Amino acid sequence: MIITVTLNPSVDRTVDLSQPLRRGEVQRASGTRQDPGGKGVNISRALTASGEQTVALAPGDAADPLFTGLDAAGVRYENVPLGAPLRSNITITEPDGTTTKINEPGPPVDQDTVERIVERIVARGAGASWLVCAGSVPPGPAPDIYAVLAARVKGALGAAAPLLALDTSGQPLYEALTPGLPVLPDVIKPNGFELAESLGRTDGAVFESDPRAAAEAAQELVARGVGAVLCTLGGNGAVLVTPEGAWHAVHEPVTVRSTVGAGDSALTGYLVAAQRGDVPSECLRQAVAHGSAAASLPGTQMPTMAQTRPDAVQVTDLGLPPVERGSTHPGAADDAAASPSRTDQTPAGPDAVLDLSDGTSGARRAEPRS
Ligand SMILES: O=P(O)(O)OC[C@@]1(O)O[C@H](CO)[C@@H](O)[C@@H]1O
Repeated sequence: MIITVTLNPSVDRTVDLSQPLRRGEVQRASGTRQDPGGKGVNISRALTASGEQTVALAPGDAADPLFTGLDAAGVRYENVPLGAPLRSNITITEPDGTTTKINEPGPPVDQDTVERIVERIVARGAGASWLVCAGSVPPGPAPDIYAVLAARVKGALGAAAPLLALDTSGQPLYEALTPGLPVLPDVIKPNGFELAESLGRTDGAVFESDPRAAAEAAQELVARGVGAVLCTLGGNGAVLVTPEGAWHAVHEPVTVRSTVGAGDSALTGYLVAAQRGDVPSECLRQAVAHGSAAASLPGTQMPTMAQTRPDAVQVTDLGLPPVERGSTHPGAADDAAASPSRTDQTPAGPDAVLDLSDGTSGARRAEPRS
């Protein structure tokens, strides 16, 4: 069983244009589709499509189109009523494959709602293999919400706590990777830009085109205590870095219909393979197979296992020396100074309070793909 948490879920509307987008003009769409969205929601959809047990936890009212969409797809979820409609995120696709995505900030999520989500994680967590926290932070929670949430779950469940997968960006990702935290993720899934951001660097474009540079940077996070870094690199495949080694994988070319949700699908592939006990390089193979399969489907559609082609993925050992997980002395690798907006705070412990006083929304930065 894999629990996903999406604090800022969405209804994803995809609008297809048969002509290039002309700003400032009225254009007619050649097609539209609507999918339940938000990163954790997508992961639960992809897990369900692959026959895996999952429950998606998210704020939102039962009648919201997000949940009627999940009902229709047979995806198990638990919603915590919000009293406000969820956001709609818009994707515009052009004939040459250009994708433009506009994400709303989402409705505010208050402390009580987050507390109720934590209660549900704790109630189900002992029987789960993974807890996946994914997506941006809506208005309300402080940017260290994922660090706090992880500490709370670990504090409540101890050794029975599920492994933690984190897929977020900007300040919430940065805060969750602070050296010295009692709980660091067992896997994170940044893209090249987010990997750079998480280290307080600005050279993400280099990582997107240079898998080895991305892997070397990811080793810094493993040395800090992160279990594995699965970094997706768009058309350049993905790298996986663990304490044991680093691998790069690429898929045979596919016709790309929509990259929205491809990263979520990639993390799903990794989790499914990790859960069945695959070695890291095979987990990476399944991740890239899942990501590419999603990219070849329209809208935010998630592939079934049968639609993935692990045989079309070439995996290469990058030959980097092993790194000891958590070998960096807490604080020694703290790039805090490099993050101008980083909040100064003590690491979140098991009794950490869900501080919602900072209304910062951890909106994902402008990104070429998700
Ligand atoms: O605004 P966030 O939370 O960063 O991302 C939300 C989102 O872009 O991510 C998914 C694709 O990964 C979409 O279903 C959804 O619209």
